[in-house]
Amino acid sequence: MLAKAVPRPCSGAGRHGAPAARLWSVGVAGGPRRGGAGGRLVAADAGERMTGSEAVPVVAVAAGKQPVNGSAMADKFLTMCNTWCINIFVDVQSSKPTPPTWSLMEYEQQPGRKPCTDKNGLGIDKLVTSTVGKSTNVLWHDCPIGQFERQELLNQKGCVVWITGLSGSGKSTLACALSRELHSRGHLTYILDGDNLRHGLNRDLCFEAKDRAENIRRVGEVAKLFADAGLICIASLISPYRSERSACRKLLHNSTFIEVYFHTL
Ligand SMILES: Nc1ncnc2c1ncn2[C@@H]1O[C@H](COP(=O)(O)OS(=O)(=O)O)[C@@H](OP(=O)(O)O)[C@H]1O
Ligand SMILES: Nc1ncnc2c1ncn2[C@@H]1O[C@H](COP(=O)(O)OP(=O)(O)O)[C@@H](O)[C@H]1O
Repeated sequence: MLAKAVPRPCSGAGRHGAPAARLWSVGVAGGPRRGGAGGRLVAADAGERMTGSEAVPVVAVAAGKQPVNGSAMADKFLTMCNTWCINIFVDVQSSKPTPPTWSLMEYEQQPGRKPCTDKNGLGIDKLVTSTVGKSTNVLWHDCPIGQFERQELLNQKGCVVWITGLSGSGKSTLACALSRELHSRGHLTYILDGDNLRHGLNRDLCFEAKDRAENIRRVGEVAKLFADAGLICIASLISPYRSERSACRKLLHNSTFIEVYFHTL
């Protein structure tokens, strides 16, 4: 996965060329490059994420103590699903290579970020709902076999575990460890990995803010379908913007969206 350190060509100006110091100039608590690339910036983002009125399950994954432990994570996750506890913490090893600096580009735009617009000045929310809004024949079809019936069949509760964090922080590794462990305990899971989805469903998207927002929106919708199917859907995306993560959370029933923040130091 460290091949990712080589930036991929992508249209749009100014993503790969900015000096590291500029990347760190916005919203960074500790100054350029202190504590390794990425950690300080993520910490700033975490402050934003974990304050306010988001009384929702958040799993904070702190760095520094032991290797990713899918088994411990699965234990805690299943406990959380049963009791609706709010916070759990899993310590993971931080002795990883530094994440590539280009992965921090998106944070440049985070504080005071303007809403995404298309060339006609439409907000992205209007864009994505416009088809149904104008149509008179797009109707919702229900079926007597619903989420409840599927969950009974699978003997589990459909939900979304949303792993967010910098590129290279260990999201995919954790997603895989959790999936493997839940699978071994008889739970049906499915991983939506940002990298993989950009080979197919999201291959038309780039890394500008509006494309990232659309990427996250699509994955949120797909994750919702998997949860509705009764699966434990593990989404692993950088998903740097709080507003987009919140929008995804709102797609799910209360407490069936569990946010995992991968905090690397
Ligand atoms: N700026 C830029 N340029 C080139 N490549 C990039 C860039 N940002 C991300 N990546 C790579 O894309 C992978 C998937 O990113 P995501 O879809 O999770 O990003 S986002 O949620 O839309 O922000 C992401 O995967 P991970 O490293 O697993 O996070 C990277 O491999
Ligand atoms: N807990 C860990 N300890 C050591 N190395 C790790 C750990 N988690 C992930 N890695 C390694 O770090 C690299 C990036 O991990 P990855 O899961 O691909 O991150 P992401 O999905 O966030 O980009 C990989 O080479 C992976 O093997």
